[in-house]
Amino acid sequence: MAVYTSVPEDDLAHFLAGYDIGQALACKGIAEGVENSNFLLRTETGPFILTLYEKRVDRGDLPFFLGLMEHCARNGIRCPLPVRDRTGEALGMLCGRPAAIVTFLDGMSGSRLDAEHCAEAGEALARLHVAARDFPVPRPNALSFSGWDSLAAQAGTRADSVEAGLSALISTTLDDLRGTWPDSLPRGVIHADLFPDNVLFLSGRTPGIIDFYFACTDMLAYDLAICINAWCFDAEHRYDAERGQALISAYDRARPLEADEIAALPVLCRGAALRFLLTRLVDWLSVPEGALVQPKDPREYSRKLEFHRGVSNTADYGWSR
Ligand SMILES: Nc1ncnc2c1ncn2[C@@H]1O[C@H](COP(=O)(O)OP(=O)(O)O)[C@@H](O)[C@H]1O
Ligand SMILES: N[C@@H](CCOP(=O)(O)O)C(=O)O
Repeated sequence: MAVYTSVPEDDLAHFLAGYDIGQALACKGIAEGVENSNFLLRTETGPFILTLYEKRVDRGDLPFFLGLMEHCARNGIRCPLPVRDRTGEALGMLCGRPAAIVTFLDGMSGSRLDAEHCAEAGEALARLHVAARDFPVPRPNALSFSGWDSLAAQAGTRADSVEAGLSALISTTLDDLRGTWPDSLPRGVIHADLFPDNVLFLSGRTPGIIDFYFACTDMLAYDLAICINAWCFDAEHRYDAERGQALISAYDRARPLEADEIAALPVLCRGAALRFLLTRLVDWLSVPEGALVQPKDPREYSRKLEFHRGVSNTADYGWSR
């Protein structure tokens, strides 16, 4: 459950009065997700998602996210559409938080992931990169390499209270990446959080993509590395080469990887694992009082990072062209 900000009935009624979607019939907090307060909103005209944006979403970035969703939908991606109010605005304020309503997307997140799910996710990621290629608005990635030192400093040595040796693993990885992090790979709009809970599968339809709230401009192959970490490890956090082969080859068929992207995958996977280790660790160490949220375990990503530290080339992921 992630609800940091509750929405009283009369505040919701006042908010909805500015829209043409009818009156609320139900509004229920949603269990999944950890970043924002999400509600399944049913009105007289159908189901929607109401999101109140919390600490990691800068209000100034919301036009980028909402505009990107509209751009991707126009370019063949099955994703939510922002609902505009009577003044044409997609973004409002509710209970002191920036808030938006988006269309409800049918589909289910894959609970027992297999190679087929991974292939669909790999293709969906590549199609998203191609569809967003001409989105005109840039957005720097605040959670890329340049942002990791400050996240590590926020956790500091408290990291070792979560797992022995974790602060040393973090500082050693940061030192290793400082000299090797790529800076000349193909760039574009990336989703940056395409985890299984953000892909909705529905028979006969392309996978639905939600949660564009980490989207930004960065290396496209870095987004692939984020997916390798999120989709290609089993419940015991062991790498599954069959899933990796399926995901990477499906991506490569839809957007062919360049030679230097292929060569950089191991270092990108280490960086991607560190990024989610750090954000999970900071959240794990600072759950706000009274928040209804189940923070995600950072140790899942220390395992993944340790795996990648032993990878010497991309063939170790089970894929080669
Ligand atoms: N447009 C949508 N259609 C259907 N379900 C959605 C939609 N947006 C969010 N959800 C549901 O809400 C959950 C949390 O949303 P998400 O955007 O992942 O959280 P957060 O805002 O914390 O990043 C998702 O896992 C999904 O189950
Ligand atoms: N996917 C991130 C956490 C953010 O998840 P969201 O669904 O709330 O955007 C992780 O697994 O660490």
